[in-house]
Amino acid sequence: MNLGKSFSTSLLSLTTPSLLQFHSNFNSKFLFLLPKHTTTKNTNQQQHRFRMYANNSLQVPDLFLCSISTSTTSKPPFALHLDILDSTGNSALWQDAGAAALVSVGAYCLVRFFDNLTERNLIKQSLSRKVVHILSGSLFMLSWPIFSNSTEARYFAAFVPLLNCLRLVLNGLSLATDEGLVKSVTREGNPKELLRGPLYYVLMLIASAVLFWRESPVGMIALAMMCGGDGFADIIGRRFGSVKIPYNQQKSLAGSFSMFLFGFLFSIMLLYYFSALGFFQLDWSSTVGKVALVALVATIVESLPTTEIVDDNITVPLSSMLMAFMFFSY
Ligand SMILES: C/C(=C\COP(=O)(O)O)CCC[C@H](C)CCC[C@H](C)CCCC(C)C
Ligand SMILES: Nc1ccn([C@@H]2O[C@H](COP(=O)(O)OP(=O)(O)O)[C@@H](O)[C@H]2O)c(=O)n1
Repeated sequence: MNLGKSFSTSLLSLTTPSLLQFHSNFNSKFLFLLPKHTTTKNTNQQQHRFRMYANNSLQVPDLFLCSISTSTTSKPPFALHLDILDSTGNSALWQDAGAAALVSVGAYCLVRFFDNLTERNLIKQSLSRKVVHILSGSLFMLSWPIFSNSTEARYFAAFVPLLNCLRLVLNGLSLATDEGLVKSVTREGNPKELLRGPLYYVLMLIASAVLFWRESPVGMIALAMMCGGDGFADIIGRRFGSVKIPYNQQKSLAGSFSMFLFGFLFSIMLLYYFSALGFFQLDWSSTVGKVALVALVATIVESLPTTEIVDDNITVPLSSMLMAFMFFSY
């Protein structure tokens, strides 16, 4: 698409005050406008600026900037001017690079912060690990809207867990020594632990960002089960897990209930966050039930005595991904 190309519309149908469906001469591409902001030029003329999303054959939406000037004196009563900024333009590249740098710094600071708390014995190492487990993936997903609408944005986002993957491998193989990292994300302070749970965790972050990104509920539901569900299952289960699961004496009913509850709650909160930002629309009457079913399956999978064979950070997100894909098929 040419940069900076502008054209006037041939047909404009107003469907709702904030949503205009617009049939253009772009081989019947449907364009959706969402209000960005309004500027007033003078008393009888206003300019309404919109972020326009082209939704053509389910491709990643292209970002368009356009303005509608309305007037009470001139004819016709309004004119639509579209300035098309190709979302893969330079501005998107710089935005994504900046966002990836910012999130990388955030990841480093998060681990350093909990290392400091552990160092000063303000928090137990096992709790530090779980809080980092809950916060890392959750904050990573919450950062996704700061990336651009370009098709490459998801790869810039995935660069952050990839960087941490490298960090975990180098330290896990003792090719580098980051005591803070080892202390804040391992159980017993053995660097080799980094090559299991934490490594699988960041690999799942990469897979969800690249395969599903923010246009689909599937990846974020899978990560919500891993971060929120599995994270709180450990914290609650260790503290209140006196009644064990009949088929797995290492885990408890309290832990499994927390797995279900927080996996469900984290998923609903994330789906609301991304749908409220306009990345997808959901039929909430069915979505709540579907998420509950995914959470139930994830809870059953997490409760199984399979940790010695395959880590929860693989089985929980993958089983959730499969179920969510069947229910949401995005
Ligand atoms: C402790 C972690 C996993 C262990 O899980 P489990 O074995 O206890 O079940 C999480 C490891 C996190 C990793 C070192 C850092 C990941 C950062 C993330 C990619 C980006 C976060 C960005 C945000 C803005 C803080
Ligand atoms: N469903 C669960 C999950 C964990 N837990 C408790 O949390 C501890 C760690 O759980 P886990 O082996 O899943 O730990 P990670 O592999 O997630 O680090 C278990 O040894 C239990 O004490 C529980 O009671 N019930």
